[in-house]
Parts: sequence; structure tokens; C-alpha cells
Amino acid sequence: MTALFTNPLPIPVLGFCAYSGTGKTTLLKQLIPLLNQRGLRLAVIKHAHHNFDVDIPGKDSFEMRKAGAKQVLVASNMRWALMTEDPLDDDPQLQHLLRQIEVDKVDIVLVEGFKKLALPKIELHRAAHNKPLIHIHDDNIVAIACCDETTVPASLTRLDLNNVAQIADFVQHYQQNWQATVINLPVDASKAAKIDDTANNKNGISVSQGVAAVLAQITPTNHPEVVDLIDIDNHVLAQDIISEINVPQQTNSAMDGYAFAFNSIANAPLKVVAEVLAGHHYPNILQDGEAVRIMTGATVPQGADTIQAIELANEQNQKLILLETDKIIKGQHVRLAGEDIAQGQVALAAGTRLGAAELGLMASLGFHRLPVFKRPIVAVFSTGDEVSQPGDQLKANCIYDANRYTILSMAKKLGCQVIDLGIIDDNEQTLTNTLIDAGTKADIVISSGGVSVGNADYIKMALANVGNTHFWRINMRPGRPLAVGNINQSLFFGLPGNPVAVMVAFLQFVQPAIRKMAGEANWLPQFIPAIASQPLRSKTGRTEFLRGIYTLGPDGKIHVSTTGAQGSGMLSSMVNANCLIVIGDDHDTIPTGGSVFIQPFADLL
Ligand SMILES: Nc1nc2c(c(=O)[nH]1)N[C@H]1C(S)=C(S)[C@@H](COP(=O)(O)OP(=O)(O)OC[C@H]3O[C@@H](n4cnc5c(N)ncnc54)[C@H](O)[C@@H]3O)O[C@H]1N2
Ligand code: MOO
Repeated sequence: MTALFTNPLPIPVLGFCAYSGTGKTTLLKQLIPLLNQRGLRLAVIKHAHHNFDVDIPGKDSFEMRKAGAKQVLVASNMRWALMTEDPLDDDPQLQHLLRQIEVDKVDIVLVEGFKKLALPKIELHRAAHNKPLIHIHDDNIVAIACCDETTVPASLTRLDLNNVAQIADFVQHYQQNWQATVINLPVDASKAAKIDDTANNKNGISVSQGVAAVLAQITPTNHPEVVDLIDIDNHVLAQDIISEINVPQQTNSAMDGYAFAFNSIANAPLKVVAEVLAGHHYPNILQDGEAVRIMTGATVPQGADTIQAIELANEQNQKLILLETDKIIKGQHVRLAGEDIAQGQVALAAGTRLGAAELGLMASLGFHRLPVFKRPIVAVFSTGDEVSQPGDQLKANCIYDANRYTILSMAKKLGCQVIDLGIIDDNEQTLTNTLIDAGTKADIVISSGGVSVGNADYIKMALANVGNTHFWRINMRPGRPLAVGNINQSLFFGLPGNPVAVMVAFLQFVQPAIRKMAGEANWLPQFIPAIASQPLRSKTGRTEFLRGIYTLGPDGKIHVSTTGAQGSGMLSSMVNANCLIVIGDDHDTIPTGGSVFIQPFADLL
């Protein structure tokens, strides 16, 4: 039995497990220098079963800790160490320990111990020791390093326990090919293929498994087109854009004021020899003791290197007195040519989504049209006898269609071209025709409602007529039922009917699908750590998405509370929220002050 584990880091974590005496530490001691030689920066986490100490009695740090400091951080120019007294009844939490790793300093974390956790591991096995194989009960083993006598199943990589270079090859390959697609809710692509409807119906699947399975079905677009800058609206750039000019083109002033050579301050008063307006230049070289009156954006004359703002200068009869000269810094208020973007530099990389800032930058470089990827086309419809068109009279026992509007709006925000298919009558033939038609027009077809387990309605029959659709039970709340399938070349999503479930499921599953399909590079959902301002209810084994309001506390940290009632039909809870509070499936209820992740709505909704 393995315990749930989610890698909270954007770098791979690889465990080494074995019965004691197999030689884990010996192997790691040989492996680490070899991997270092290959340029891999490593962190190692080692589980110790006893009351270890890393400090030396008599040293100041040791004495301060023994005197009662809960944390002692000792640092030199070579290294630093943080020692924390954290007595626990149970084993330390690997996730908590991993969060202490500085991920910008290392490429992979090797873990020794924690063998019961469901993290990817290399098993070390010596047949001569007569110990059972761990992989039999642990499907997180990715390779077995062993001797000739051990039998290894074909599905696992066999490594020679005595061939450290071969094990280093495996670790290096693992690191190079590992992909973190979701922070905190990692997409475990290896599990994507394992979802089958029987297992899924019994136990459900995790959010990360679902995302991995969805992403595995998507090939990024390779259809570029050239679009005028003015018509670009959240498109994704199809090629690197290289600047043909320096931005700014000339060294210019950031202030209305006076330009002069820093070295002439001693020769004050300076003589004002000209005025330079934006779009103009002073044709001569400024001499020692001279200054020009200069406006913001005007080219700084040759010979000048410093600007003083007009407020800190007095000019009379072309004589310039500079005030507060002791505060003038050489080069102040001068914007250097090319300081924003230098000629020949990649100004924007392919795969960048083009928002306001990116469009402004492209315009500042003189581009008036850009190669972008064709936008994904998303078709949306609603079904359900009770679902009525807003604007019509609301019939008894009915509700207005909210989902089509939230889905269309979220798809538009992601730069998609949308097709509104309206509310489709609950009848097998009409729905089948709609699906076939939508499949020819759209890259992604989305419906809402009619996907829960007990439902025997027409959408399921219609889907069976047109393609292969899987009905998943995702271990999340809200948004448990989800249908994913294909209609010809199109991807189909059947989102649950409850309006909040629709939005949450869209954000977790449809959004990454659209972004991948649209050709967006380096996209990761933004999960930001925050502090719970109140106890938050959840359950291990299920990911909870609560509607939250985050604020910046006086301590400079982000604090989050819920919007109140969390019914999955209550759209007002989404309106009042500015984020989703995400409590991963490895957590139970979070106490006040506990740490959670939030997914800010920011530009998503
Ligand atoms: N016996 C079970 N019942 C339910 C389960 C379950 O596992 N076993 N799951 C529940 C969960 S969780 C959800 S979510 C819903 C999802 O059901 P469906 O996807 O089949 O959706 P419907 O039943 O069609 O509708 C649910 C709810 O949403 C309203 N709705 C539907 N379409 C719209 C729309 N376009 N705009 C606004 N509101 C809409 C609909 O009226 C219902 O109130 O199933 C639970 N039941
Ligand atoms: O998907 Mo449902 O109730 O979890 O809203």
C-alpha cells in the first residue's frame, strides 16, 4: 500500500527505495558526483529514523538551539543551514520538506527513504538478501536496479545495480523528460493511459489524472496566419519576433529638464545653449559647462550624460543653477538606446499569448501585423427540458440557461472563436445531428448537463451515436461527473450541469486543453500559496475547489477566506469570489492559519 503523494515542485522528485543493507547510500554517493559531472544540480532528501543532529555541541548555533530557539539559521559565504525543531508523532511530511527546496538552484530532488509514498522510485534489489520485491505492491517503481538473479517484469526498466553510469543515464533521462504541467496538481502523464471506465466508475480519478488524460489527446495547432495588429485579440504568436530596431531608438530624456555632462556640475552655472523638443535633436556636441533644455522623450545630445528635472533647476538669462547637486547621480533620467529591447534580440517568443502589453511592445518595434496561430474554434450548447432561453418567459419548474454564457465567455477570454449552438431539444436525433454538425465546425465542442451517473438521457445516446465518449468520475468537488470524448477530429467535453461545477471543470480541464491546442508555450496554471483565514473543509482523496476571496494581509502574505455558502448551483459564490481555493487530494480539513493554494481568477473569468 502506498500513501498519496503530490509533488508540489516544478522539478522532478525521484525516490530510491530498498530494504536496509542493499546499499542505497553507497549508490547515491557514487551517483551524485557522476550526475554533477553531467551538469545536473541535485538536492537530496534523506529520511532518518532516529534523533539525528547536524550541529556540533559547543558551536554557537548548537547552543542557541539547545537554549530554546525553534529555528536556527547558520550561514557563511559557502553555505547556509536552517535547523528546525519540529517534534512529530509521525514521519515528517515529504511535501512539506520538498517545499523547503530552492527549486531555482537544483534540477531534480533525489529522495532516500519515504518508501511508502506514491512517488516515482527506483527500487534497489539484491537477490542474495532474499528480501521481497517492492514493485509487486508499489506501482510507482519506475526502474529496478538489481543483479542478474532478479527477475524484472517487462513493463519496468532493468538497471544493473553495479553499473552506476547506467543508473545515472536513467536519472538524467528521467529528469530531461519529466514535465510538470500543473503546479500542485501535477499531471502524471504515466497515469493517463491507465484510466479505464471500470476503475474510474469504482474509485474515480484524480484531477491530475484527468488533466493528463485530456492533454494527452491534444496536438498543438500548427496553422499560422498573419493578422493585423489591430485585429489580434489574445492570439498566440506562431514565430519568434526579432527586433529590427533598438527601443528606444535614441538615448533620450525621461524628464522635462536639463541635459549636461555630469563632470560639468563643478563648473556651474552652466550655459543653456539650446532647447531640444521630443522628435528633435541638438546638432552639436555639448561642451564642458554647457547644458540644453530638454523635454521628455527628446534625444540626449552627444556630450551629455545626465538630466536634472526642471523642478530642481533655476534658469535665468540662459544661466543654469542646479539645485541639490549633491544628490545628482551620473546618468540619472537618461533612457539608453536599446535599454528596453536591443536590435536583434528576440522580443517575443513563439507560443506567447498576445495581450495588451505584448501588442504594445510589438507596435513599439514597428510591427503592424504578426504571424499568429489560428484560434481554436469552440462550439457550445445546452440541453435539458428545464433549461430556458434568457429573455423568454420563465416557465414553471424551469431555469434560465446560465452555463452557455459562462462557457462562451470563458472560451472567448482564452482567445477562442466561439459558436453558440443555443439550447438543443432533448431528443436523440436532434442532439445527434447537433453533435455531428458541431464536430465539423469546431475544434472543441462543449455541452453542460446530463453527464451524472444516474442520468439516462439523450445526450449520452447521441454521444454514443457519433463517437467514443468516456464518462469519468473525478475526485473533486464541485464538478465530479465529466464526459470527455471525440466527434471526428473534435474534442468533446460534457461538463456537469450545476453552474459552479461547469466553471470549475472548465478551468481545470477545458482551459489547459484550449491553451495546449492554441499553441501556447510554457503555460502553467497559477496556483499561489495562501494562508487560510478560517478552517476549510475537505477530505483526503478529493480535491476541493472552494470559492475564495484573497487579500494581502498586513504581514505581506496572502490570506484567503471563502465566500460563504458553497452550493454547486450558486453562481453568486463565483461572482463574489476572486479565486478558487484549491485543497489537494492529499489534504484533509485545513485549520485556520494552515497553508492552501489559490487559483486567482485574474484574467481567467
Ligand atoms: N445519484 C446521483 N446524482 C447526482 C450525482 C451522482 O453522482 N449520483 N452527481 C451530482 C453532481 S456532483 C452533479 S454536478 C450533477 C450533475 O448532473 P448532470 O451533469 O447530469 O446535470 P443535470 O442533472 O442535467 O443538471 C444538474 C443541475 O444543473 C442545472 N443545469 C443544467 N443545465 C443548466 C444550464 N444550462 N444553466 C443553468 N443550470 C443548468 C440543472 O437544472 C440541475 O439543477 O448531478 C448530481 N446528481
Ligand atoms: O459537480 Mo457536482 O455537485 O460536484 O456540482
